[in-house]
Amino acid sequence: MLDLLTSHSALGLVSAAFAISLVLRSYFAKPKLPHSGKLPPGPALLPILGSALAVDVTAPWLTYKAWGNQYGDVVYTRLFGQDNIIINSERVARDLLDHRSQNYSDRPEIATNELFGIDYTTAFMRYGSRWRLQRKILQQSFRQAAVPTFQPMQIAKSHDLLLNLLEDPLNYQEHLEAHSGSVILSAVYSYDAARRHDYMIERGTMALELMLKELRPEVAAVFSAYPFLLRLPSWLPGMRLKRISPLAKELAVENLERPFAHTERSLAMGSVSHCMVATHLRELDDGRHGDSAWQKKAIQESTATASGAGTETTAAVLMNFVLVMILHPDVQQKAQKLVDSVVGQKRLPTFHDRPSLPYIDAILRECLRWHPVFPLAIMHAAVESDIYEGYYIPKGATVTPNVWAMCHNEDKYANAYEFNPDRFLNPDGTLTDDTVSFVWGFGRRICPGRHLAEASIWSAIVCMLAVFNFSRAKDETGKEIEIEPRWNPGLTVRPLPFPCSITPRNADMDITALQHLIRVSV
Ligand code: HEM
Repeated sequence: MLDLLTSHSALGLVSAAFAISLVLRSYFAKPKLPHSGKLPPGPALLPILGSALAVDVTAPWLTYKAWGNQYGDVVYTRLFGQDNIIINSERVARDLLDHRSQNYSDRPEIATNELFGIDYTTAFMRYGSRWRLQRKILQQSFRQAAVPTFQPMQIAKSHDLLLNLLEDPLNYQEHLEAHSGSVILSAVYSYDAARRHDYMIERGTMALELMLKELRPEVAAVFSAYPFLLRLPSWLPGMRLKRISPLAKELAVENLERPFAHTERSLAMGSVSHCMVATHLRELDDGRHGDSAWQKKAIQESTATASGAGTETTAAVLMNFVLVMILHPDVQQKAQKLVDSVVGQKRLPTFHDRPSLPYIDAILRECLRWHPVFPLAIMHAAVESDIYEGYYIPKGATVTPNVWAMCHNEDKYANAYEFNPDRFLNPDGTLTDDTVSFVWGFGRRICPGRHLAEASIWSAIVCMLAVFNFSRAKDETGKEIEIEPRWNPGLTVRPLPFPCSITPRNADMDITALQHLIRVSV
């Protein structure tokens, strides 16, 4: 970005002022160490940039893991003048983010969130009363005891997924997204999305794609460290973010207001099923809450966050699932055999079958671990300075749990880069106690949607295994097309689309037969 700015001679003055201010900011922002304190070890720091040049921006978790091997579980870096603590082990993450959560539940200020109109989002909000209220609303709706209410809906949406895959297998990615989007829109807003090409899902997906593509962590880091850059005119090279921000804002407002208005209308007409918004709006009507405008705003903001947070993430895990079923036909066949032995072929699986199918849960856990959707979770931040194992952690430092490193810890997961669901099974075939809980984050910020997400993924994969075979696509000569798996970089990570063949296991299965199977299964 800097070189783009400085390459234009007319901008010489701006560039010079910019460079001087960077140096001054970088110098004065250095943490002041207490007398006996020392920072955790870390890579050598350049002026201004800190360690930025050493980081692989397409997969920073790999750089951080390599630093972990060299410097230890706690690494100190400075990126554009911001103190950053990287945690490379589950032990340290639990010590700091779980056991000292009162100090590590903040988020860093991200200047670009306001620009994109997403500063209302619970996930990026600073630790304080506004976040606390939103978090309470989310917890109440999606705590473990509350999510079984959503199971019939989740099964119905998995059946829709089967119909979509049978009708149009080539667009499997779109159908997985539609599945994730429709579950969350139903759970949050009681909105029954069209099976395909739903307007609300498409607008939500567009907003998320724009955010994930444009607000990449390294871009957000530069603008957050130097927020005055956001005051530069949008026509300047390097200011693309400003040029697209009106569209991003429009989508953010739409996602906040449109589905919420749908539930309000349905409530008024008395035609609403169980959902997060309806539950909380009804409580509001009881008059039990003091400032109802503040409460209503919190409901609207937390529900819009849930709807955004729940779509891309579960779809990404399902993409991982389809990919590994193709790469590991042995796992697929074993799972199908087990499903057949428990469920038979005259109906589809339901949640009642779950306790009898531990291998499906083992596959689910391995999909979450093998390629975690949030390889760096979401950054936490330190409210106050702290001392940990003799190291000084400055107030305001961002704290990044390297979930990728925890998932690929060879001491815990032998041959960690291999996909192997058996690692989650005891010798007697029951599930181990390891639920890979760190993929959901830590402490007071742990993902509040985890129970809902797990159930959505479980029902989708067990239904897909019951009906379909996943295999390599063939070219026009009938030769199998090799897959070179690649994942998109960013805050969340998912496999890029790959050629794939999805065919019914039963050659007689057509839409009529599948619709019949669905009818007899509910
Ligand atoms: C496979 C699916 C999902 C994964 C892997 C996932 C993972 C995560 C992670 C790692 C975090 C950050 C935790 C931290 O800061 O320590 C998070 C936050 C969050 N997730 Fe999820 N999530 C998923 C699905 C969902 C769903 C379905 C919902 C909605 C019901 C949801 C709602 C949220 C919210 C609201 C936050 C912000 C919490 C806060 O900052 O207090 N997530 N999630």
